[in-house]
Amino acid sequence: MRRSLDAVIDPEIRRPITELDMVGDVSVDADGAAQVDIRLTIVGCPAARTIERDVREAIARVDGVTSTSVDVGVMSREQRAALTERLRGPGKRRMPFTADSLTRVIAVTSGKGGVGKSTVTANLAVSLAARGLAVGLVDADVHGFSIPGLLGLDDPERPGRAVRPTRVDDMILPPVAHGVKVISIGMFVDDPATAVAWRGPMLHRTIDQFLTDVYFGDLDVLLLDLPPGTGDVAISVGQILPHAEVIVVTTPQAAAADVAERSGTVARQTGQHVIGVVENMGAFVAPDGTVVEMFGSGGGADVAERLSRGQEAAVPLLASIPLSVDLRRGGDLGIPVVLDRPDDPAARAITALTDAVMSRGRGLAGRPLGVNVV
Ligand SMILES: Nc1ncnc2c1ncn2[C@@H]1O[C@H](COP(=O)(O)OP(=O)(O)OP(=O)(O)O)[C@@H](O)[C@H]1O
Repeated sequence: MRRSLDAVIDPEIRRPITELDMVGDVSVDADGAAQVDIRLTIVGCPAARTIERDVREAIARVDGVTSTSVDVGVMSREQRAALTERLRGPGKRRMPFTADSLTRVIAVTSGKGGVGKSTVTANLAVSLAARGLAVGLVDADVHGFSIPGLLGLDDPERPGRAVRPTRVDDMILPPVAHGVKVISIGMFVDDPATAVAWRGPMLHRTIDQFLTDVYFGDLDVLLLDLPPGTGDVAISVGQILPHAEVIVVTTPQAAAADVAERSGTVARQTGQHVIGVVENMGAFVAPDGTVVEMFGSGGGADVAERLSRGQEAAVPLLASIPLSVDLRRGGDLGIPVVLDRPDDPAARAITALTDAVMSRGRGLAGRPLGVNVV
């Protein structure tokens, strides 16, 4: 009967509860009455109700069981410590996304604010997750932290504020939205204006903590939504994750090209590898067939061309995403357009971006090759 609980997954940690030592005594009497003891990580664990329901359903499916009683308790401090150690690996806390980890790290940057970087990142994340990849998303945009809203992670009890993540001792469990594990500065500050005033060292510590103390588990891809420009966060991310790949988002406007190019150049100076440019807010076709180039044209190709200069391999324009009411609306509703309206031209462009990102595989820049020279 215990084996039947292998199918019950902790919705936050995303592992079977049997692997997490959450299952205590399990018994069934001669009349088929089953009794299961469950130990949750913390009191008031938000996943409690889901776990209890899934346990009942799993036990009810076992042959011969006529009724189920579930006793829900909480782990002892020692049990919790053992769990966090097991999840993170033995030894002291460390940043798991090192150059030799199997996770692809992709930072999304832009020159100017408001070009749709967060919208592109959120849609790319859910699109990658929809392909079956394990995806994490770190919202490091201190000035905007719009990712929770874009993915529907608003706290129902605090309108306009992001949900708070569960903490198990010093381990933080990222909330999951549309299959993506998400962490954002917006989940930790009460007043959205607070973080904007943080100085460099504080921001550096926060990014470092996100990458070390947040339990993402094994990820295929970790996306980072950086603040626009070349400020402290971009430099900290460059120092902490010098092997990251970088996508530069820009608009078609020629005037935006200089600053967009600079953010790509700064990323490169820290050793990161610019894998391509995304042009957002491109021309759209009005209902009468007129093509409207609200922000001009050519900016994406221009930035790609500039970033290619002096490089061995050209930096490609990965996608051109048109202006789209559905894309904007999906962001406002917290349901990314790639899931809600996959046929929208902007959603199709993001699907093409997803293909391009996946087909590039992982760059070797900054990685140990594991080759021994004798
Ligand atoms: N292709 C698009 N069509 C229509 N609206 C868009 C498009 N891309 C983004 N937007 C809208 O533009 C606004 C800014 O987008 P977003 O917050 O993603 O930009 P950003 O570059 O991350 O900004 P910042 O870095 O300053 O926080 C949002 O209201 C978003 O819905």
